[in-house]
Amino acid sequence: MAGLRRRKPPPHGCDEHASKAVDKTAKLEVMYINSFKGRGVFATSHFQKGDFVVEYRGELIHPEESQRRRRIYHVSCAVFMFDFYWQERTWCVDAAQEDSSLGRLVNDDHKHPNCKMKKVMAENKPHPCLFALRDINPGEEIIYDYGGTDWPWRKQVGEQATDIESSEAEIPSTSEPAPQRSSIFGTQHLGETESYLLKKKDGMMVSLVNYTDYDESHSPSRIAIHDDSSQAWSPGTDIELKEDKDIFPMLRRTKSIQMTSHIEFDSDELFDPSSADSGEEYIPKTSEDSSGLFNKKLLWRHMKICKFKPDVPQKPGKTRAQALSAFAVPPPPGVKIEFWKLLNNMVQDDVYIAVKSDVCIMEYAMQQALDLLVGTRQECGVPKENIYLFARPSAFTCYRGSDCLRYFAKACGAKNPESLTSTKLRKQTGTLSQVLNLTNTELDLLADFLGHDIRVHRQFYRLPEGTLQLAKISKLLMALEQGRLAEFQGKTLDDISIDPEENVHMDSDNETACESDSQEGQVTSTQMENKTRMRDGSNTDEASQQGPMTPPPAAQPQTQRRQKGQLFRPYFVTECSSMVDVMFHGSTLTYFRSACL
Ligand SMILES: C[S@@+](CC[C@H](N)C(=O)[O-])C[C@H]1O[C@@H](n2cnc3c(N)ncnc32)[C@H](O)[C@@H]1O
Repeated sequence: MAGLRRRKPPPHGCDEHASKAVDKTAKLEVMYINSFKGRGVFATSHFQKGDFVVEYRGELIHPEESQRRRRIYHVSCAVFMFDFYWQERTWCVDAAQEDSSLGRLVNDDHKHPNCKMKKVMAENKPHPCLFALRDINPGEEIIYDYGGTDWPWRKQVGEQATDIESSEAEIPSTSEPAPQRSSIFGTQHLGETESYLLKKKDGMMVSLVNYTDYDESHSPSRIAIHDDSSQAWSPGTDIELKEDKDIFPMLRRTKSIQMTSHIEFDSDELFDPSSADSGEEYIPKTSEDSSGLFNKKLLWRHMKICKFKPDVPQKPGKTRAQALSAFAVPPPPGVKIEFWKLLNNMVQDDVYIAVKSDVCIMEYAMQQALDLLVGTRQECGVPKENIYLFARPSAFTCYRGSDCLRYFAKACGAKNPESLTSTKLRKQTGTLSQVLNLTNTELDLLADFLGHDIRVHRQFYRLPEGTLQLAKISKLLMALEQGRLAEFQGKTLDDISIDPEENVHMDSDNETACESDSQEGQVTSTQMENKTRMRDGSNTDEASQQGPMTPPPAAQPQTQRRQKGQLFRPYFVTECSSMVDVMFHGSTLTYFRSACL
């Protein structure tokens, strides 16, 4: 009969899937594509043109509720809201909630979609479902046209995805060209024709979109929604998004997505998007809220009036009050109350912070010593112009730590006072610190304390890394030789510690491997000589004759032997390690090199 339209029966299987709220998991799978697109849905089996593919499942909500949610949703959630016309009203399927449904994860492609959204009625409710526009092969991504013209990724894909995709492992995707980006959300209509007609409603602007990472020229600032009169239907309550441990971090990296894990619906202080430009309507609960909801321009405008902005000038007297309260507690042990009070009145600068956090440097005895130092300056001939506390007499300079060390090295009657220098002290401390397996932070602190940068510390004052490894291997070999290898079972080299105080129990059989301290000295110098000669090239022939496997001279026959059971201590000393280092890193390498040339 003319004029009568017959409703087509729903395609096979789709009403069943819709009413049971299940997906064709046997024919579809979700895969992560890249940080730009996030996840996508892929066919694992063949779909014929016209086949039902997947339902866009979620919570069906009426327009008012949809509008309310859009106001409070972050854009990352808002993109999961699917608006459509039905019975002359605009409805929305809100799929913001992370569940296992597949429809919500189907991506947009307005140029070469392989699916189309259609409405299927099941149990008297409309269900947006995707149908194949053509045959779809296994491995192809399911894509459909979201509608609208202004989706951000459609433009961004040209600018950014190329980089991302070239740098990331791709999973199979469609051969379709990338869409262009724009920023307005189109509303899709499910009419009686079963097709979604795409329609943009002018002037129905809405919530702010924060594409924080976009530059402003690309930032979409609004999302179009409808303000049709409402018809109550399953209004939403709080939605708790399930954290998908694997996927969410990836999505957070996606420029267009910033996931929020909890969405509140009950806030009375909602931002009215229709008058967004003033920046005054939305009052965030905290300053952090502010930064999450505005694009750059609006955020800047808003921050001018935001009462939570962090740089609110401090009220006069606040600092003073803080200072007083900081010292309201009794002084630490050994600190006089007078001094503690004095600290209260100090200007709160860096000196104050240093003194306060290290009050022990100002103990009473020390204070007395400083008084003495200052009180006797004139008597000692320190010019008035000398600004230093540890001032030198008749000079404008101060005493340096190294000078003091040198002076006292001589004064104390040390055998080799010239060896007691600040540089060597640093080196020794640095070396021992390495042997002690200090953490990096502790090493930093130590370097700081020794007055140099950690890089300088590592480069000049610490034992070369190889030496420590060598010491560990030596320890291991010694244990092997002594039948104690079981002690190291399951350990890595890192697990083996080298203790400078370690006593190594030597059997007489093993003594040949060790020498007395004096012997070590001889060997070291011999080695050094060899090394120098070889560097000079004066003894290259000899070196090459020895061959690569020739043991270094350190293994020459021993003249002095330790008594059985005598303790060899210290097992690991700087000299010994330098010697080992010279042997293995210097001579052996030279042997190898000269043998190869
Ligand atoms: C409904 S979700 C689709 C599932 C999404 N890919 C995910 O992993 O959650 C829509 C979001 O997917 C991304 N998206 C969809 N189509 C895209 C496309 N063609 N290019 C880049 N991103 C796209 C956008 O970030 C968009 O906000």
